[in-house]
Amino acid sequence: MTGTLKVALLGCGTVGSAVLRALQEQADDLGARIGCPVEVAGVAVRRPSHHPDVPAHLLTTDAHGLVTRDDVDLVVEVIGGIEPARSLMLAAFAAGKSVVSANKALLAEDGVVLHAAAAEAGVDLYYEAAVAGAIPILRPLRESLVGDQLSRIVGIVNGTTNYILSRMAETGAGFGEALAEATELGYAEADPTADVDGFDAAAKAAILASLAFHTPVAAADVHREGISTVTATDVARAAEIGCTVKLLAICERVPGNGSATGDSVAVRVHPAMIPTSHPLASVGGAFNAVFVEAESAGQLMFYGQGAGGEPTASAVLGDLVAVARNRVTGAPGPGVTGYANLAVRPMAETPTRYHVSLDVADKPGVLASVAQEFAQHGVSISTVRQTGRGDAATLVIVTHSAPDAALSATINALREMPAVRGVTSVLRVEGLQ
Ligand SMILES: NC(=O)c1ccc[n+]([C@@H]2O[C@H](COP(=O)([O-])OP(=O)(O)OC[C@H]3O[C@@H](n4cnc5c(N)ncnc54)[C@H](O)[C@@H]3O)[C@@H](O)[C@H]2O)c1
Ligand SMILES: N[C@@H](CCO)C(=O)O
Ligand code: NA
Repeated sequence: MTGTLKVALLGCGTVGSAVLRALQEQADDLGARIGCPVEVAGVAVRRPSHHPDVPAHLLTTDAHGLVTRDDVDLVVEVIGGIEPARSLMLAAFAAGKSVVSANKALLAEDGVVLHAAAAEAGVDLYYEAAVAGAIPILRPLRESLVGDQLSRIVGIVNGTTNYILSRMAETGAGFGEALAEATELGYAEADPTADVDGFDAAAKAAILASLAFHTPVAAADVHREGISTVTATDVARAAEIGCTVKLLAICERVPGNGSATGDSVAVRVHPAMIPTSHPLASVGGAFNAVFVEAESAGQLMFYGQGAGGEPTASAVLGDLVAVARNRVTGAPGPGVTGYANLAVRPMAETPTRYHVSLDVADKPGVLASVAQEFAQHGVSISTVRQTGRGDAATLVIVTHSAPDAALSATINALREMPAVRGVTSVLRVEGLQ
């Protein structure tokens, strides 16, 4: 290091431009907190003409050349996606530079390789912005809670889908209208299907589970369902039973109870009804929240802004200062271990609860035949409610917990029953007594 810490910024979009602004406007404060002056060495972009606000001498289209430049100490990757972000990070590590990233897609796909490369080079890889934006959750998992045994994490970790579901519930806005607003506000990914179809939340769930359970979990290990199938009927049915619909990321450690296979982890992302009294129910708009259950700490709730340029830049800058301090003291921060190496349990075996609405013929024996179908699949019913009469009769059923495969097989069987005119709403339920 030359005495001034030099930062290479890769990408200057929603997050990158907010990071650059803060680095320029708060350079003195950041330098004082780090213990040496900090400055931007260069900004890699695709099209320099699209960045008239960035000093021209900083702009380059040669990201690889910037990352490997001798005078660069630290790399901030906010390009997103898998390539070229992965190659650029690996090049940074090989050149002995620490990396701060916001890239959950890449960390969830290749976290093991990237961490190994950083460890081998003796440098840091921090990515607090990758999960739940501004909310400090990864460093608490890596450091503050590393002495505890974590059992469960339930989070609202995607701002775009939470914004859409909140708008649908509060204003009756249509799905497309709410998505357009979320994109305009800078919450959505470059390809918003990553948000809507749950890929973004699944990547974040994989990162959370990996850190919480000291086990490598990749995005492909996460059961994933998005919100594109959530209808106005689902939202209305949820309200009828005092619930709201949220896209949840759920990471659980499943006790092996002495079995030969031992403990395992189950990681899933799907929409679910939760009671309005649940702490996560009041998380509205693009806000995120992560609810952590640990053996000694008990229940912890982390809440704040999960998306948007400025809040995400806060997490990037926090990592930048932490990594820079390590650079000044000459020792990397704590690494990440996957020593527990627990198996990932398939969704089919994971216990869940369903809320089901059926349009049925209002005739003697129909309720009994529907109940029989649940019983045949080993699914116990918690409550049944009938609304309407005659052709307009609807049965609303909430089950007890059962393996997810048994519940989905029951739904398939119900769809085939002559007495069932239509299965109008199926959603999992979490947190209901
Ligand atoms: N926007 C958010 O709220 C948010 C929150 C948390 C994390 N993130 C993550 O931060 C990262 C950036 O997100 P964003 O919202 O700023 O995206 P963005 O699309 O606004 O910005 C990415 C920028 O990188 C540029 N880019 C692409 N390829 C490049 C290359 N080879 N060299 C140089 N520049 C290149 C693009 O032109 C674009 O300007 C992503 O990993 C995203 O998942 C975003
Ligand atoms: N697209 C993401 C950005 C934050 O990671 C979201 O909506 O939550
Ligand atoms: Na965060």
